[in-house]
Amino acid sequence: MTHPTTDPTARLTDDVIALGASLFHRRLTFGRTGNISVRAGEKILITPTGASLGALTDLSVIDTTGQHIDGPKPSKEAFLHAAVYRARPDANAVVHLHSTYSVAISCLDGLNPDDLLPPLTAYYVMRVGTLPLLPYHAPGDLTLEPLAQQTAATHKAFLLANHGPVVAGTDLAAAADSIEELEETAKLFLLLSGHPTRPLTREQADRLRAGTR
Ligand SMILES: O=C(O)[C@@H](O)C(=O)COP(=O)(O)O
Ligand SMILES: [Zn+2]
Repeated sequence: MTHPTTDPTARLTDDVIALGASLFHRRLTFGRTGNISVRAGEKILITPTGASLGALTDLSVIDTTGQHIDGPKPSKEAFLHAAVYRARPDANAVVHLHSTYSVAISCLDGLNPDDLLPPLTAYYVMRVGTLPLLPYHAPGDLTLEPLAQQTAATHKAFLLANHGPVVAGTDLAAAADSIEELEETAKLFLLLSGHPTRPLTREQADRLRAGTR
């Protein structure tokens, strides 16, 4: 993508708008669901509350405590995004979606809440890793903040029960890659339900995580 401006904030805003449109038009989220943020120096740019990711025009500005600094009223999950940035100095982007298969997994009973999905493919292990479930809280419930921050310190992705995925990345493209991989793996998991399945072994997954193949 080419940018007519060299202003980093304007460039990041363009990137969030483009990513929101791409995710929305591929039905990875719908209606006015989901939110996207990106780190811009000391500040965070985040989608406004009540916005469709398919029709973003401008972004809100918050700080790393989640406080509103500038622009339209931020996403009600601003506190959650801020918690992830505090926990993960390497994270420069956070995406939350209501992608259908991931939401389905977030509603399933009987899965291991410390790691919901088996390592079905190498790409899932590399892009997502382990996937914990955070207990149900209503959207925007600030009491989720400490647990979200604690979980994000050791996991780039987690699932909000009966709600949807939250994924961090080193940049917007990495966060998008990971949340799309999570959605496809959730779909595979449900497609394979009832079929004898052979996920990667623990040794195979550990080698991928260690980068030794
Ligand atoms: O599920 C919700 O209500 C929020 O988590 C959400 O996805 C959209 O909320 P806003 O970002 O405040 O629009
Ligand atoms: Zn949501």
